[in-house]
Amino acid sequence: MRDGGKIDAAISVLTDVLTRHQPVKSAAKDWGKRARYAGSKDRAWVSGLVLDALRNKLSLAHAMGSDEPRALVLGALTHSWKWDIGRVDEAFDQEHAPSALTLDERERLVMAPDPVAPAYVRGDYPEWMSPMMERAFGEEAVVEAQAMAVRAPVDLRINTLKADVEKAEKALRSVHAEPIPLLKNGYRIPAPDPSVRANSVESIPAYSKGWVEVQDAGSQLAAAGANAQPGEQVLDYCAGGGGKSLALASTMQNKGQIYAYDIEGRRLSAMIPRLQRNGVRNVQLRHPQEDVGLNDLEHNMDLVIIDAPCTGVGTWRRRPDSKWRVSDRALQLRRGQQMEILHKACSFVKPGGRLLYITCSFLMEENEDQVSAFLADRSDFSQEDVVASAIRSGQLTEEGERVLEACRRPSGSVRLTPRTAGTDGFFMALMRRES
Ligand SMILES: C[S@@+](CC[C@H](N)C(=O)[O-])C[C@H]1O[C@@H](n2cnc3c(N)ncnc32)[C@H](O)[C@@H]1O
Repeated sequence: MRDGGKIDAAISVLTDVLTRHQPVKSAAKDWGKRARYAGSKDRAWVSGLVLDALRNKLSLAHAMGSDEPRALVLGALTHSWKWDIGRVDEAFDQEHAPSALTLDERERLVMAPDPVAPAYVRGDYPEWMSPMMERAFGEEAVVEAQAMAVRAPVDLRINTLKADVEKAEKALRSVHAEPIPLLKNGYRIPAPDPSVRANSVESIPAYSKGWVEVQDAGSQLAAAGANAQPGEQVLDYCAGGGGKSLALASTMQNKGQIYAYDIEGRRLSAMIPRLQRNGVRNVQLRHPQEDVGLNDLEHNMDLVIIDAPCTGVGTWRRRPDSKWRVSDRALQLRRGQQMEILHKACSFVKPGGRLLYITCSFLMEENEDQVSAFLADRSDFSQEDVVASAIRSGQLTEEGERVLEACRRPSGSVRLTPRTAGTDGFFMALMRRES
């Protein structure tokens, strides 16, 4: 496809995302079914442009004087993709392209960003979240949010059950992966440019052989915070697709037992091929529909991990469409679930055992507030320094230790953000049950 047709397609996909509240993935898939002539490269190009328009939706709308999909796509081409007007004109002249640029569009495309636009516009976050952004980040709300409005790299974790750094490093050259400065077993493929065809990591042998797993560095650091030891009894209470279970199995060297539980059994089923590919032998799935339940684990676990359901605002770099769907209602619903889960899951921790609470959110309402409220109810638990625990795991580089220290919150928990750690937004708090 030529650029003009792809730009027209991006406007149509973005219209579906904004008017029908469809995720980009499904709107792009629907378009792909209609446009059988589009190849995989065209589809990546179109989705990439839509995602970039959504990352900066408010600042682009402000610059263009319109929040129509056409204006946002035009703004993304010039502001994010750095196209000059000549290139836009050339594309708009082609068959199947949108109608030619208006005089007003032409003028707006070359205007500098407005430095006195409201903070939520400069930071591209929903206006209703302004008080929470200010509470979390104070005067740094705009710069923190701006770092969440850029494309994310693809982070990889070397699965030490099957490969070491040297072996994986060679196998990852074809995807131009580089070490993540924070983690001894982390590799990173720079953020893909949607206008350039790149090999997907899933297509390389090292992935199908289970030498590497795709996992954001923040998620890897959260798993390190658990400092799970070989031989321990661990409950992954919100195991979902198994990202944390897989990481823990690797550090536990397949020794001991991980019980992976999730309220949605079908999510656990998706973990089975991943466990096989990774050569993991110490994870036992506990489906919620099965009679056995979790009763036998009561007061027996060395470690319980709660990777809690949350608003997912920490993943805005990867899923910018979700940024505009999150609502106060959803936040309150998640808060209720988090508190219920904390109270249920803590009963599995044995005296002297650990409870690790994780979210992929930077909101204090889902993080510090929840931990404080839980500790106020449960005097048999006390908070520990999760940075020290992560350092003891031996998985961090010196740079990783330094960054985690800098991200430590006053209570001993950690908040990671794209700006402070170069990861997705994550929160982790470690608690211990009295002996
Ligand atoms: C953030 S995701 C987990 C991601 C997963 N740990 C990983 O690393 O890939 C949160 C999970 O919590 C599960 N969940 C929600 N409510 C729950 C509950 N009451 N009890 C157990 N799991 C729950 C969801 O089904 C979802 O899979």
